[in-house]
Amino acid sequence: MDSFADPYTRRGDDISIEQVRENIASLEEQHRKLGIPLSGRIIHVCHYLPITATLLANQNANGFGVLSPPATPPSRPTDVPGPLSASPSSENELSTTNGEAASSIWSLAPRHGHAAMISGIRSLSHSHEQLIVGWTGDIQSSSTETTPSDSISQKQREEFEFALKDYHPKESDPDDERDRKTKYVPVWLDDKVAHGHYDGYCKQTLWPLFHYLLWQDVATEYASADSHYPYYESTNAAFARRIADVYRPGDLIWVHDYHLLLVPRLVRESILEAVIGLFVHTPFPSSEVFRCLPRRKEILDGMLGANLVCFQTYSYSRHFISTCVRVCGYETTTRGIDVEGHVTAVMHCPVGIDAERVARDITRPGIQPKLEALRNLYEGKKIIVGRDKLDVVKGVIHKLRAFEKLLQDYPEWIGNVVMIQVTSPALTDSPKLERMVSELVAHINGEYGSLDFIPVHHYHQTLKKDEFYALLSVADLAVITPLRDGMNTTSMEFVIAQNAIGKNPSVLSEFMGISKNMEDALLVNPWNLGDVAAAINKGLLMDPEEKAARHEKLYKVVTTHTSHTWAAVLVKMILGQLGLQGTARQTPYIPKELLEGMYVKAKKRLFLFDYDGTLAPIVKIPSMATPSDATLEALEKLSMDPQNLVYIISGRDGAFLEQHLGHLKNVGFSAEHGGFVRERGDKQWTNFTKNLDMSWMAEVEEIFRYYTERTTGSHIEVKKSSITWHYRSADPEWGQFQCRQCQDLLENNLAHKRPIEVLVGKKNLEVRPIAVNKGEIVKRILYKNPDAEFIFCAGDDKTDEDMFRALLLFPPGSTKVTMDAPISVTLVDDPKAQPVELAIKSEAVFTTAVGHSSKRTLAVWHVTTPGEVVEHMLSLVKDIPYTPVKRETSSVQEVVEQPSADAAAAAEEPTTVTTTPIGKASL
Ligand SMILES: O=P(O)(O)OC[C@H]1O[C@H](O[C@H]2O[C@H](CO)[C@@H](O)[C@H](O)[C@H]2O)[C@H](O)[C@@H](O)[C@@H]1O
Repeated sequence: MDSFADPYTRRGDDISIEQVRENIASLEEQHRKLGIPLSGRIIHVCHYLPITATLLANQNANGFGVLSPPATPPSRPTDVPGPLSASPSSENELSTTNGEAASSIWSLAPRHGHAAMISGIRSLSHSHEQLIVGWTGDIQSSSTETTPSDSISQKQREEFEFALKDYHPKESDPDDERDRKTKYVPVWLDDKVAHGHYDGYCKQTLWPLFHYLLWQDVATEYASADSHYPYYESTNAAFARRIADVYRPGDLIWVHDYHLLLVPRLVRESILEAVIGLFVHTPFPSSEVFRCLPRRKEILDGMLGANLVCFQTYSYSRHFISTCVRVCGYETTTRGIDVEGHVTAVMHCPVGIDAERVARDITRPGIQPKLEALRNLYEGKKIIVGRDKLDVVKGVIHKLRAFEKLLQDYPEWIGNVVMIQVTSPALTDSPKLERMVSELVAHINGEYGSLDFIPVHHYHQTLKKDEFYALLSVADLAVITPLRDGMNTTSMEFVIAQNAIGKNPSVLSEFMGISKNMEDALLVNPWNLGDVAAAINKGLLMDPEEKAARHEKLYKVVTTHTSHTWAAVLVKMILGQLGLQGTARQTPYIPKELLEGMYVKAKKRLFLFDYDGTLAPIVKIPSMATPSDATLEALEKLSMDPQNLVYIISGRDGAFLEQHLGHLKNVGFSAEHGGFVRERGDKQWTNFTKNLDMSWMAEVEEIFRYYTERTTGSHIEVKKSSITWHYRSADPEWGQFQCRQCQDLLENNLAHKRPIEVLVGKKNLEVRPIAVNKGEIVKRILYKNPDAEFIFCAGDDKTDEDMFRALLLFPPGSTKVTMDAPISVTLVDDPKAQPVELAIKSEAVFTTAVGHSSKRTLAVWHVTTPGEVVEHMLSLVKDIPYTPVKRETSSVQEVVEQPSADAAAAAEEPTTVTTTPIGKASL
């Protein structure tokens, strides 16, 4: 799968931003030449707008604005840094008055946080028009309170949106036309929903899970991992609606992060052809952890609505793929994860920082005095710095313990090294964690400090940017050792901060996304305190040459893998998906009225149905895939009409078809992918394989046995002239791996010597004689019924594509179709048979794929499920009265199958299932 490739490297060389941008331009040109629409716009969907909003004045009773500037800056929740300045003189403020009807004044300011993502997004403005869709965040009022969202009138919302039109972030150049291309699209959320979504489901359920913390470890009073899901769902739905409001054909949509995992699917439901990428900024845990999530399937299906899901690292993408396979049973192909034919590519591309900007900021005049003050304060001592959110996953406790271990194992550092640890408040910080940190700091200082030496200096506060950069610059060593972190930008900022001066090293946790790119840092397992202490010691003692050599490599990584390259690579990746899959051709949903209109007009009609996955949903145990009452009703009613000819053309053997459908007297059958036919009203089967060399069956069975022995839960289904190896109940990854090995063996060692074809089915591998296939049966039926004026043919898997191919009747420009007599083994009985002219018109041929609209198929139409096939059929025959036919008990030996996956896992013996033909039927 593509996700194995490092998106930055091309033949091992680093790829520059200029090259990526050239690639984008040429891909866009190629797509446009192929007629793929591209609007030149990118819609970025982020949880928050990168802007905070303060409502400075509210409408009074008379409709006149009342301006009441804040006495103090508006308050802000601890997780959401507020405006740089909310005062009316702020350079970022934009007030709106609306003539005499002025009713509100909005002050807009940049929202802090997610700097890498936002700078990446903004960097795309040089070539694309950009829209950022995001929640407004809590609306600040002129007092210290926030304004409840439901008290903001429609008019005020409109005024806010009007104000957004002229908003330019402080950091962008207001004269720069490029930035004017960014539009901000607010999502308005009810307070309860917004906080249930973020503080609830995001922070209490998904965040811990994605960082390998199951919920009982986080908050004991927490009710259930599911309790805030409705808020998550409705917030995601509000985002999807807002995207649909602003969407134009040809837009590219990038959805960001774990707050919005349902959005891709919700958007896909309303905009079938949308091109959607999803970037997950957090880690993605192993399937063993993810499977604990009560809403696991909903979340995965939500993500899989995207054309491309991208993660920070290869391991996160690997975990995601394996979770989709294990939790949902989806299969992977070389193009991605296949959900009923919709393929989602999975890739990885790490976010970087805006290296140029950080380098610029670090030289700001305010920093030097702060740096010198720090240096003087700790003169003669080495300075270790750490700056983390006070969140369990950031590993502050572990870090402090490792520092204590340093002082124990290397006592020469006592009195000679200080650790400056800054913790900023996090939404999930608990008083318990804060207390633990304080106690540990007090313990270390008590144990190793003296009147003139305090080993740990802990500050629990949000640092100003200048202070932060001064701290990074003055440090002799950075220790950044989270237990899990999606990426971690502080480690990259440290490299830039150290470029001008010490080129000092950093000790980094191997559990952060960035560590794979920062192999020249001192990488540690934060749980191994002794190793962390040793790495700190090594870093503090490192000689200048080694420091410089390591720094040079790290500096190259940080300055080439920037937020700008990241954003450009994302655009390149999504463009690379265009034309590969459903983005180019979406199979439209079957038009009910046309179907019914054509049906009514036709004097003779053919119905050609596949069985598994078309008339019956796929189930775990093949013998349990029995037809529903609705399916039987539809088949019975359709086949009762003398104008209709109904066939079931299946890979199943005759015994199964007879057992479950044999009582339908007017239905014709073909079994084993065209190997056998039983015409309607007949009891006898015609065996098209009887003169064929079938000696390969034993060889194939032997190979299948070999794989069954190695694949617990798999089994063999031996039919009359075909043989199937099933692995649906096996471990999904191992099963698929073994299937590919087995397919390889069959195709490369047997298929060229034997008259066979190897078919990859739904969690199965089938082998049948090459001389028969479902398409040949369709041709035979058509040849025998040239006067048919309507054809409905439905199927769900690759073997059914042979039927659709056989029905591609109209070569371009032709209106009349002449059909030669089929010359295969399914030949009509008369070998001298002459060509026939068909009565059918192309618009009356309804080839219908069951599955996703973006599934690759030759069918003209699609429906999504077998239930929908049946519904459409029932609606064609709604006027026919129906009395269910009593099903006869069959004498067929019950097909014995493997039990469920777990039970199957216990089975040791490989299983071969042999079915026997029914009573008098001779196959
Ligand atoms: O041509 P079809 O009628 O679609 O039959 C194809 C194969 O279907 C059966 O296997 C598949 O369906 C099972 C029941 O849902 C499922 O458990 C299995 O994993 C699928 O591969 C059947 O057992 C095969 O003999 C057919 O060839």
